[in-house]
Amino acid sequence: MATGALPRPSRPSLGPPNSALPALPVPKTRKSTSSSAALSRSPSAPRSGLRAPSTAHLPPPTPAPTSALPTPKTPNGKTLRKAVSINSFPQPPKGDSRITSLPPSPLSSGLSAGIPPRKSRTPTGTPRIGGMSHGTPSLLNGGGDSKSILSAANVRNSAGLISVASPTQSRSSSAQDSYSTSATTYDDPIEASTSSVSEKRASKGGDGKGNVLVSVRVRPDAGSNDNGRVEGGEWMVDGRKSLVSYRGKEGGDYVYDNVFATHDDNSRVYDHIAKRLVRRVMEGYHGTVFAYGMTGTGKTFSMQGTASSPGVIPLAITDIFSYIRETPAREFLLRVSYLEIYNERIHDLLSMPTGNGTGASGAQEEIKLREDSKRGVYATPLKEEIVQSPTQLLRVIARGDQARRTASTQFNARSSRSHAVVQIVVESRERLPNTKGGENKRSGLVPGGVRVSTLSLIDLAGSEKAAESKERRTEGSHINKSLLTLGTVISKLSDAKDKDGKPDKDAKHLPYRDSKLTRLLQGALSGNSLVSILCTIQIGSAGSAAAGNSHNSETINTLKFASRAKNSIVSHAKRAEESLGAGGDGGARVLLERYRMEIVELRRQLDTQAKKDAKDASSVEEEEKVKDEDEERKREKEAEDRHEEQMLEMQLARTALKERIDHLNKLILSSKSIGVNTSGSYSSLGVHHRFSQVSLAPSNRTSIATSIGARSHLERTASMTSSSSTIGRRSNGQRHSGGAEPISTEEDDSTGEFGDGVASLAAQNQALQSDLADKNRYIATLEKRLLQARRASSSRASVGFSTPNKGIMVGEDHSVSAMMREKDAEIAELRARLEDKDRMMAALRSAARSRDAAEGVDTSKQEVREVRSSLLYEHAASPPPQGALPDPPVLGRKSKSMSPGPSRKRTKSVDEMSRILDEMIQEKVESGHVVRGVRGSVRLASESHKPQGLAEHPTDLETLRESPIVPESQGVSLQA
Ligand SMILES: Nc1ncnc2c1ncn2[C@@H]1O[C@H](COP(=O)(O)OP(=O)(O)OP(=O)(O)O)[C@@H](O)[C@H]1O
Repeated sequence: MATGALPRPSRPSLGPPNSALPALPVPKTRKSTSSSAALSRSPSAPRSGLRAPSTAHLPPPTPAPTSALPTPKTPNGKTLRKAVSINSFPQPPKGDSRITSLPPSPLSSGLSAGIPPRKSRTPTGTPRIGGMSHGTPSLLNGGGDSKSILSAANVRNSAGLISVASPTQSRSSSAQDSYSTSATTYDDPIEASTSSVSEKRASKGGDGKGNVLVSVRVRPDAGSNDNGRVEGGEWMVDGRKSLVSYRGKEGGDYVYDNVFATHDDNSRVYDHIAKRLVRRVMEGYHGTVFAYGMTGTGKTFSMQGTASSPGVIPLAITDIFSYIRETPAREFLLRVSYLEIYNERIHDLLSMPTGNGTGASGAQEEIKLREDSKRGVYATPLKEEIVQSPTQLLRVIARGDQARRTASTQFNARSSRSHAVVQIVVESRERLPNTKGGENKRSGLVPGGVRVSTLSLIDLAGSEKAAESKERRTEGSHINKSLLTLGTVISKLSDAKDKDGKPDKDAKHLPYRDSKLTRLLQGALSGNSLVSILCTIQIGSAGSAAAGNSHNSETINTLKFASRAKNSIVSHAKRAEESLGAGGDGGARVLLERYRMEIVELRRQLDTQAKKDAKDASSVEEEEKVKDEDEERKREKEAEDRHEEQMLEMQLARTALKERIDHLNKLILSSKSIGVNTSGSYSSLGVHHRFSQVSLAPSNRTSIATSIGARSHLERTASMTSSSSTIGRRSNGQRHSGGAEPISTEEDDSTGEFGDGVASLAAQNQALQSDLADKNRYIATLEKRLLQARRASSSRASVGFSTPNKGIMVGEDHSVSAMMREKDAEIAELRARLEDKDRMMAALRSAARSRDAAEGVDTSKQEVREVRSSLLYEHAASPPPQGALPDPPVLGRKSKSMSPGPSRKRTKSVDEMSRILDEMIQEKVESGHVVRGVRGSVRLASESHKPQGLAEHPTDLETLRESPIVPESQGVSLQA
């Protein structure tokens, strides 16, 4: 249900006030002016000047039933309805299960002790003049509220919910011990007045139907007595009887719901006019409290109070938070706005700079009043601040107070020149039980909606008869006009009721729109909210008779206003409905709902995020672990693969090299064997032997380091037997060479390359060349492979440095590199030997030609051919048995078999020839043309001269052969 009568905030300010803590409400400094001084009457002032109440208006001396009260008449002769007794107001809704009858809190005794107990407020026996009610009860008069909270706590306890103790607390942080009561219970002095009150309450329903609560407060300077009776001349105030009597002209008795005498303090006033209403607001009703009265009569004092005596506003704030604290079953959100109506313009006191707000409104956006079906009439745009503590709320209001326009007037040094409206919006909803894990909150499922209620606390500007300054007069005219409109609306309200007493809402004649104030109060005046009106008056001498008459007239007008309000305004306020989601009152304005939804959403997001994070963390951890393991495995596997591959390559390379070396060794060995086993008339063994003596004596590989001639034979033989020695054809070569080679080479050697004459030599030469080419190709292939292997290993080595196995890799690569280098060296050496062989072969060829030229004997050639043929035949056809190694005398043996005579001669000549050759080689070595290797090999002095050397060497030998200075013996020996 919308309040309708009060301004609504535009946009809430979510943060607490940032400004420095303003001072708490302080009483206005009332400087004595001549006029006010005239108004102030010394307590010791004689009362003789006061007129006695008119007996015509005095109540009968004996109490009488209310119904029997005479119908009072107004000063103008109109009949006033009787004011209903406070005791006739209804009880709170019976439907509220929390209401039980419980003993009052002991704390309430403190309050009771401070407040004189009211034995009876029965207005019987006193004729009433004003404020006579038709007796409609009101929630605000109902008792039992003090018990409801206790009972509510009791119910919560029985429901197993959290029990909140009721702390003793000050009702205001600024109370300074001047006022103290229980926040949980309060002793309603009214409630305890008469039994008839309870009876009437019990008969009423649970809504807020009833009259407004109208109270009158008399400013203290009117004088007082101990029993609450104030007598100031024509005036008599009896607080106990809620009676104000005027015995002057147009006098009469005015009875209200509450009449506060001068000695009644703010706390008492609050307790009686607002405390219950505030509680109702917290329960979901809209409530309005406003102070009405002539300037300087104590409206602001009553609403704001002082530091030592807080007024309605701070005490209400204290009770609001007390209620929240003691109601754990619900959750609340409070927002506050503060506006003023000054010269018929609305200003936001929370958006204005502090200090006297005059002239500060220029920068402010104009605030207008709008109306809708749900919210009623509201001001917009208006700043709202969400508050979370009494102190914060008090600061906000104090800030607004500082911005409020005040000025010194004839009757008030700090007169409020505007109507000020504090509006506290209370949002509440049922708090969810602490379900396990808070599923409900997270799912957004809530048992009920948000209830929005509004408490409006209004300090009206004081009516003023006259003003000296133009500005004051302008203000006064606006003030007076709005107050007049208010009075008019209230007056007409009673005429605009339907048969049930409800205000006729369609009554277009109600002049709400005639002033901002009535427009703003439309909802409250039309009965949508609980209303409590405090009318302040000041009675007594006002100095001059004219001033006094004027003052009395104002006071009577105030009393009449109060009476009209009491009779006209009928509240049918209902508890605000709980709205769900964006529906209901305010829709999106319901911050509690919005915040709750936001919280639910954020919590959901948080949960999702947390779960995701946890999942991510675990999965990441898991993934990392798995990844690490995988990578580790992969690395290991790669390293292993690399290692295996490397090992394989190395093995292959090793095998290839070994095979090649074996092959070469075998070949060489074969050559040696040939040299050793060669027999026959012509053999290079002698030469070989001598060469071996010269060049290979220190070598442990004598089989390799055979004589040049033997080598030549070896190569030739190898080329003959395994025409091309490549790895691919190795099997054949091996087959032939495995044990048979020595014999065949031997045979070959024994046969001699020159055995078959020139044609054979050419063929063998070709074969040797071919074999040499094969070998070169093979070596090139090996070199290529080695190069590839080296590159691969070097690249892996570089990779291996970054891997955990880099040590292994590096070690392997080093070993491979070392091996490669070794193999390279061996290959180079082998190549050198091959070259040596070539050279020796060429030398032998040259020597043979020399011999042929020297001897010119065909028989020799024939022998040589025979030997060669025999050698070739044996080599190709029948390898000798294993172990049948030829020995040096083979040649001799073969020579023997052929021809002992020439054989010896040939042997001798061969020896000589060998010797000559040795000498020649030695000469070459000494001359630097030939270099002797460490293993006995002989090569040309410079590698760069190798091609030349190869060409030159035969030439040298040829030169030797053809040299004219060659002695006969040499020629003979060569021939031999
Ligand atoms: N009940 C009271 N007890 C003590 N002092 C009071 C009481 N009521 C009012 N006063 C004093 O009277 C002076 C005027 O009071 P206040 O300003 O509250 O009057 P007002 O009705 O608000 O006037 P205006 O309409 O001009 O603002 C203040 O100094 C205030 O302290």
